[in-house]
Amino acid sequence: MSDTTARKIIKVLMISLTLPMKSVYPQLLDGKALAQRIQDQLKAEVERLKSTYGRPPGLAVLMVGDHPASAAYVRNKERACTKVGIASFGQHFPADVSQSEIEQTIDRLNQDPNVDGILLQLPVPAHLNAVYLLHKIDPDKDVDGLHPLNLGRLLRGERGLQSCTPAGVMRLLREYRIDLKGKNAVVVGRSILVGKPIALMLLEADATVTIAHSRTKNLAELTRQADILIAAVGRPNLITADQVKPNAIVIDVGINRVIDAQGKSRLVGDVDFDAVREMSQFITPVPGGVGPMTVTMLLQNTVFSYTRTHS
Ligand SMILES: NC(=O)C1=CN([C@@H]2O[C@H](COP(=O)(O)OP(=O)(O)OC[C@H]3O[C@@H](n4cnc5c(N)ncnc54)[C@H](OP(=O)(O)O)[C@@H]3O)[C@@H](O)[C@H]2O)C=CC1
Ligand SMILES: Nc1nc(=O)c2c([nH]1)NC[C@@H]1CN(c3ccc(C(=O)N[C@@H](CCC(=O)O)C(=O)O)cc3)C=[N+]21
Repeated sequence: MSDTTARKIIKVLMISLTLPMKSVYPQLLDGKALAQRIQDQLKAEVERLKSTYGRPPGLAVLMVGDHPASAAYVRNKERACTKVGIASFGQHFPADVSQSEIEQTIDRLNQDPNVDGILLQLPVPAHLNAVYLLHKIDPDKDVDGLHPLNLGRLLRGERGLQSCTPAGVMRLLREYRIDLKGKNAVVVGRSILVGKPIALMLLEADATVTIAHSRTKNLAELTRQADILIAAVGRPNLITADQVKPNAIVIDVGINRVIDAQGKSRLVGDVDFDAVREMSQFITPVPGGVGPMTVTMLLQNTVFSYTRTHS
């Protein structure tokens, strides 16, 4: 072999070695791709159920007011329902709707045999009592997992309908075979919708869990200890690279709409993505990470609730 041929071979080998390293490390946890695969499976399952039992699973999403981000989320859910074959019974109320009108709607949907899942989009306007409305939803149709009975089951480690975002995060971690046993997990955010149920699920998976919130002192000191860091706050760039342990697994739940330097509206998470991705082992992008998994878990819960009533 001539000297130049040998040099060429070495060059090609070097390029092929560096390319995959750059593109694979750090790895993106691709929620969008996994969501598509699960939705394809659900579609086949829904077709089978429909031909066996004569009706498709049904989901009712209740939205109050005109919050633009919520409206986009509701549209995404309806699109996904159509794709998978789930019937939508969505209802959109004006911002000044009365508590009793929503309660009556929930009562009617609880009784409706074509409806398997009911979700009340949060937050609701201040004049409504969200907690009471969530209590009114039949626990067997509570596909958002927010009824006290379902949250209680989660606390006890029992099977039941589980909150979609936390369930989606756990499914994503499982897909990438991320070992949680004995790992330090730090959850930033303690809402009933995201922070608390994620912390409980990580605990159930044998992680050592810390929950941080707006009153936490020395947040950076805590987050730097995290092998698994979950950001669920709703503040762009809350988590910067100096707050992250090298090689950590970073899950960005935050969804924030910001105006970029070009004056364009853009969706970002709570993590300074470009800087943090350089030093983490795995990271979820926004968009394309946790969001599509949330929608998919909602569809999965609706199908689960349907199959329970037919078994
Ligand atoms: N990707 C998805 O599928 C979903 C995304 N989201 C997004 O996730 C984010 C969180 O949602 P949600 O839990 O409903 O929001 P909430 O507003 O209910 O909760 C936010 C939490 O963040 C804490 N917090 C606020 N500021 C700080 C701070 N500076 N440092 C540490 N903690 C802080 C609050 O603390 P305290 O309790 O002390 O006030 C609270 O516990 C939002 O961006 C939301 O849009 C929500 C659902 C699904
Ligand atoms: N009872 C209740 N349950 C919820 O689960 C709930 C809620 N209320 N209120 C609002 C938040 C927010 N949320 C999102 C879910 C998916 C996307 C999503 O699909 N995002 C896409 C992009 C969407 C886009 O581009 O518009 C993504 O991240 O890739 C976004 C936001 C659920 N929430």
